Amino acid sequence: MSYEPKKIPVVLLSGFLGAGKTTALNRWIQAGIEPNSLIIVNDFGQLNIDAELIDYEDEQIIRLQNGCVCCTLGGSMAEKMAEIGRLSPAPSQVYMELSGIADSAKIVDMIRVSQRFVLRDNWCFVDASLAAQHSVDELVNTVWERQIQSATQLVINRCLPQQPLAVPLADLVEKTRAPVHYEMMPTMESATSIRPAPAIADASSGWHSLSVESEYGIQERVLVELLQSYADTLYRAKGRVCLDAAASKGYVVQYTRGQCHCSPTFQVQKTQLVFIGRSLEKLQRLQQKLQALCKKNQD
Ligand SMILES: Nc1nc2c(ncn2[C@@H]2O[C@H](COP(=O)(O)OP(=O)(O)OP(=O)(O)O)[C@@H](O)[C@H]2O)c(=O)[nH]1
Repeated sequence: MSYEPKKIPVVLLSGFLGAGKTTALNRWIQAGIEPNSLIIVNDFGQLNIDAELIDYEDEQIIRLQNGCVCCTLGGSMAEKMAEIGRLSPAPSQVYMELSGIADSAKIVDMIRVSQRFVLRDNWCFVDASLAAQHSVDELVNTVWERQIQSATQLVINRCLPQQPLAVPLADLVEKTRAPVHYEMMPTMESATSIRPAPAIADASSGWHSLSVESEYGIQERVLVELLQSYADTLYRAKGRVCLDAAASKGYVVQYTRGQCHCSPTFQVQKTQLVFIGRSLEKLQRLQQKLQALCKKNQD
């Protein structure tokens, strides 16, 4: 009689850039997840900032870098899944946070046909405040829609009281068979800086991601101003900025389309920033400016 190992349940966290995947995962971890769970974090770019921002025991997190777009499927993601399938003892559960521009529908399909894994849920997070912008941006819209359509649990956050959802999102919600969970925007949002995000220029080009690493940092106000000045190409920026290495003092920065949040931290040894946008040329200029500012603070 052949022995068939029990399938490993997989919980996916999907949704567009900055939609709230890492925040939710951290909340679940704090509330308590199954012992012997394995966490896979598939971030975009050369630095895996998300893995750094997840509060879980190190040896149980697998970091996949360059997790941009769908390279995740052919390359490192499929290989990692095969490796995880051979682990003994097998993890009790796998939590997989996908990159914000991953085609989650393809990953759902991959798990559904797998002999070793079973999809427990695909939680898709949606920032309602950006729905109108995402739906008119051709490059974003295809990814964003497919992410929502493949959800088995849909979380719509940053909803405004007494304000209906943007029509394209309301249409997707009407068609979904997934349970929908709404989370209101807190009345006093403590963003460091909020500006209406201009339309993304250079709509013809694809996604590009660049990063900056330095022993030195940049003052919060200067960084926020600089990121806001690239709002016509920048979708997302995040990372940690070191202001005082000896005291591990600095701040975490989170930028999503016009909104920038900075919060102090005491666990930062060096500056690591990653950003994703549309125009490679503009992103390279941003990268050079950031590097120059870090260098200036070193002198
Ligand atoms: N108001 C509000 N803000 C949120 C919510 N979820 C996340 N945020 C904020 O949105 C920003 C991005 O959140 P993340 O959890 O890092 O988003 P993400 O989907 O993991 O981002 P990527 O991995 O870069 O795609 C942070 O500043 C969070 O504090 C939410 O439910 N409500």
